[in-house]
Amino acid sequence: MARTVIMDHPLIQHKIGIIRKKDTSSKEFREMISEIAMLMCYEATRELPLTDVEIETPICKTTVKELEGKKMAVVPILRAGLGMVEGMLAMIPAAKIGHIGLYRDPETLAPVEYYCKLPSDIASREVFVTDPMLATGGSATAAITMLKEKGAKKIHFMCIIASPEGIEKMHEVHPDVDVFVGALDDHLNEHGYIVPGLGDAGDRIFGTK
Ligand SMILES: O=c1ccn([C@@H]2O[C@H](COP(=O)(O)O)[C@@H](O)[C@H]2O)c(=O)[nH]1
Ligand SMILES: O=P(O)(O)OP(=O)(O)O
Ligand SMILES: [Mg+2]
Repeated sequence: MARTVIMDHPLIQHKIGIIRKKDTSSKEFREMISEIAMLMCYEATRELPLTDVEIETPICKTTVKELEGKKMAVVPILRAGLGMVEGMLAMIPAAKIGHIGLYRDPETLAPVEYYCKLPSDIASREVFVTDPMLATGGSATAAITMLKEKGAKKIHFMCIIASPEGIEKMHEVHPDVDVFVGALDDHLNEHGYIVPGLGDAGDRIFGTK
C-alpha cells in the first residue's frame, strides 16, 4: 500500500495560508504555488537512490554521492497543475515534461480528457504528477490510469490541498502511488469544491474568473 505524506514544513504551511486568502492576487498566487511546489519536490525526492562515485577534489581523491541517474518526468494535469511545474524544475532541472489535459464536467464532476502528450520514454522514467487540488480524485486517478496505459510504472502524485475523499479514492484506485500533500482539508461541498480549500486553482493561477 502506498503512502500519504502530509508535508507539515512551516514554510509550506505558511505559503498555503497565503494562497487560501480570497484577496491574494493572481501574481502572488502563482508565485506561492511555484514556491510550494519547489519545497514539496525537495521533500518528495528525499528517497531517490544515490550511488557512490570516485572524484578528485583539489586536495585528494574521495568518494561522493550522486543521484543514481534514474530519469524523471513531471506531468502536470492542465491547467492548474502547470502552476507547479516551474517549482518542480527548480529542484529537478533535467526532468522531461508531459502534459495531460482534463477538466471537470461541472454537473457530473467527472473528468473529461482533452489532451495527452508524454515523453516517448515515459515507461522508464520516475513520474511526478502535479495538480494543486485533489477533490473527488476523479482527475488524478484518470491521469494516472492514462500514464499507466502508456507504460509508466513508478508514479508519485503531488497536490497542495487534498480532501479525505480524494485521498481515499487515490489509494483505492492506485494503491501503488504515493500521494504527497501540503494540507489535508475537511470535506467537499455539494459542488465538489474542497472546504475550506482555496476555490478553483486554475482560475486563480490564470486569472480567468
Ligand atoms: O476545490 C477545488 C476542487 C477542484 N479543483 C479543480 O478540479 C480538479 C480536481 O478535482 P477532482 O474532483 O479531484 O477531479 C483539479 O484539477 C482542480 O483544477 C479546484 O481547483 N478546486
Ligand atoms: O479541473 P478544472 O475543470 O478546474 O480545470 P482547470 O484546471 O482547467 O481549471
Ligand atoms: Mg479549474
